[in-house]
This record gives sequence, C-alpha cells and structure tokens, in this order.
Amino acid sequence: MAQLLLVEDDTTFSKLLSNFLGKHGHQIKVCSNLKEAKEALSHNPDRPFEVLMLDYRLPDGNSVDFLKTLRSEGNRTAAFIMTSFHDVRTAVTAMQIGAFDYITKPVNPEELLMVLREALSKGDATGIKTAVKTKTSVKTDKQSLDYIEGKSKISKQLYEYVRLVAPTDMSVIIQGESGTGKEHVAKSIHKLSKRANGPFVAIDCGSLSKDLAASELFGHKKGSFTGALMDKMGQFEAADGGTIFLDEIGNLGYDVQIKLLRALQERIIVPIGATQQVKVDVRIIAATNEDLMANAATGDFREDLYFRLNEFKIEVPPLRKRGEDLGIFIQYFVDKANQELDRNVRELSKEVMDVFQKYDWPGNLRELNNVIKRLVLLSKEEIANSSALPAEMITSMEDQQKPAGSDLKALQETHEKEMIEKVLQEVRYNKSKAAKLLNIDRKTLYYKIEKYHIE
Ligand SMILES: Nc1ncnc2c1ncn2[C@@H]1O[C@H](COP(=O)(O)OP(=O)(O)OP(=O)(O)O)[C@@H](O)[C@H]1O
Repeated sequence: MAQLLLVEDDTTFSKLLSNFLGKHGHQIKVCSNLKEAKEALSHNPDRPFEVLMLDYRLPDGNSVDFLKTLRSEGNRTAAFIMTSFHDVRTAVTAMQIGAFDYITKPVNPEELLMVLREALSKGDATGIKTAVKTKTSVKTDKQSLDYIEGKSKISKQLYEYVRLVAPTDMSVIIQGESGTGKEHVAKSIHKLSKRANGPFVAIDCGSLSKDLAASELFGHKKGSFTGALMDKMGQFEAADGGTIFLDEIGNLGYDVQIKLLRALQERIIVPIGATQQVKVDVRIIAATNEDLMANAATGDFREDLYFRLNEFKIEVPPLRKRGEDLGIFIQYFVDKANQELDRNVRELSKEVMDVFQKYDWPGNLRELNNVIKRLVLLSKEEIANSSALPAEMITSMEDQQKPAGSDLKALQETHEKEMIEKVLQEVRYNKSKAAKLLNIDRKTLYYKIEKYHIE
C-alpha cells in the first residue's frame, strides 16, 4: 500500500481516481490546487508521500513550475504529470526537471497502474540517476549495454564518433534534445574506454537543488552548514577511477561551475567545510539540450568551463532525423514491451505506422518507448491498432499534414511526399525497388527525396 498525493481540480475525476486507487490498496490524499498540495506536503512528515500525481493545469498555476520549485527545495518524491495530449511537449520538459513520467488524459486505468508501479519501484527522483560500481554490479552492466545503434547514416556517424573518442581521456559534451539517448551515448563511451572497470556515476543536474548541488558533487564535512549532520562523500570521489556523467549541465549554478572547472583543470576537489584537498581521477562527460555556447556568450555559463568541457562534442540527432532507424526502434521497443508486459504484439497496424511516420516525436526515443509501451499494454491482439493510440495523436497528425486552403500544387506535393515515404518504408529504403514501384527513374526519386527533405 502506497501513500499518494493527487492534485487535480476536476472533482469528479479525482473521486473516480481515488476510488479506483483505493480499491488497489493505496491511500490517497486529494488536493484541488497547488496551495493545498504545498500544505499537504509540509504537514505530512510522519508518513511521507511516495508518489505525487499532478494534473498539469491547476487553478493557481501549472504543475511543472510547482515541481521545479519542489526540486529546488530538495524534495525528491517521485512524481508524474497528467496532461492532455496537446501538452505533451510540456510534459517532456517536466521530465527534464525530474518528473518520473507523464500520462495523457483520458487516463487509462491499466496504464495508470503501470506508471504508478514503475514510479514506486524506482523510489524517489533523486538527482543521482545511477551509481554503477561496475565491478560488483554485473546486472547493471548488462542493462547499460541494452541498446541499439540504428542503421541510418546519421547514426553510423554518431557511433563512429563514440568509438573514436571513447579510448581517449577527453572531456565530452553531448548535445541533443530531451530523450534522444544522451545518457546511453555517455554509457557507451564509458564502456569502450580504459575506465570501463571503474564506476559510471550519472547525475541529473536539473533536479539537484541549487543549495545542495556543491555538496552532492564534492561532498561536505559534518557541521559545515545546517543539515550537514555527518561527513558526506561527494559523487566526484564516488566516481574516482571512472566516469562522471553530468546531465543537463547548464543548470549548475555559477559557484558550482567554478569548482567544477578546478576539478577539471587540477584534478582536485575540496569538500564543503574541508581544509584538505582531495585528488580525483575522473573523466567528465556532460550533456545538455541547450546551446551552451550561446549561454556562455550571454554569461549564463562560464566560457572557460565550456571550452574545457568541449574537448570533443557529439550531437545526438532527434528521432525525426533518424530516417530508417524509426522502424528499427519501433521493433526493438515492441519486443521489449511484449517481454515486460507479457503481451504478444507481432506488428503495428498500417494506420499506427502512418501516424508514427508523420509524428515529429518531440520527446524522441523516450516518447516512442512510452507510446509503444502503452500501445502494447492496451493491445490484447497480435496486431496493435490505432484505437490504442491517444485519439488526439491521430487528429493532430491529420491537421498537421494537410495544407490549408485550395492550393492545388501544395496538395499534390503533400500527397506525392506521403506516397514516396510510404513506398520507401514498405521496401525498407531500397531506392531501386521504390523507384520501380513508383514508376519513376532512380534519378527522379533522388531528386524528390532531396526536394521533400525525406530522410
Ligand atoms: N540507443 C538506444 N537504444 C535503445 N533505447 C534507447 C537508446 N537510446 C535511448 N534509449 C531509450 O530512450 C530513453 C531516453 O534515453 P536517455 O535517458 O539516454 O535520453 P537523454 O537524451 O539522456 O534524455 P534527457 O535529455 O531527458 O536526460 C530511455 O528510456 C532509453 O532506454
């Protein structure tokens, strides 16, 4: 039985939800706005909430800002956001600041239980995502290799860079949109490096509170500030001999950036309140979805730190630019979901595939994984059809693709582009076969692929 906090202003829905969760043995406190939620969180010290379930739009604000404040105050309770499909982009942002997941409305009961189970099993949304002591943790090692590389030109180049930089001891900046797989890339670099037998420590700087970031990274001495009840070893020391992965590095405060620069340049750290320096041997890999260079130009990020980190830069492409990889990732995530959820989905219907092809995937691989997991969960048959997709996903696709008005040329071009994409997909990007089916020569096909920016 878990202690849950539900923040939802639709009273009918919140009653339904709390009855349903109550029947599954959970204890739910319902609040209808953020002010009440804040009070509930501060008045519940004996039995803390294990999961926060937050509606996105609330009468006194939105839950993403609310969560941001909670995280900056050091609250790490696992949380997920319930949102309409149109707010998915916002939900993706929410995950960057430490929401565990998001769930689209109308909420499907099975899906809700699945997300809740996962949130409970992962525990609190601590800023430290993984602390892999590779020598002892064989299981985590195996999991971290559980990924695929893709076959598109852009993916091949990505992994070529990974293999190139891994054996060196260079600092690396990994840039890419949220959910593109930056952490996977960082782990691959670690695994292929001379440090592979050392620890890989991943820290989500986005969910570290400003006050505690320095202590989390560099440690502290007992009594060095209120709340420092005993000595604490920082993550830099924990990563000694291995790699530290600083995700969302742009979120680190200026004073922490100075300490980080010192750690990079001199390979020493000083725990807060300590008089002794500590030598550390750590490789730094940083990730960001911002333009750090631009932040450095405006003074939001230290330029000297940026240049020191940027010994090598890797761009992880968004899913919409990975062309044929989409099909490969779909298959991979379907197989994974079948295994995890004990389902037997063999294929996705043509309609689902069409939607997937046209959608621009703002949450990238993470969103694809989530959508497929839900699709598989809700599909009892071998073919998953579009009824298991959020209805708005389909309508938004239709609206997005069709050119407005009566522009005949634009309509024809849209149709032509769709047809070429569809045929290319059917023949697995074999251009000769596609040209034959489309009854055009290869040269014309290449011209059109370029014209319509088909990847
Ligand atoms: N190459 C891959 N093969 C299989 N799954 C992948 C791959 N890359 C990423 N994923 C999956 O996609 C999801 C997001 O990956 P990851 O956390 O590495 O992205 P990220 O770019 O670091 O995200 P964020 O910007 O939010 O920190 C994870 O669930 C991961 O399992």
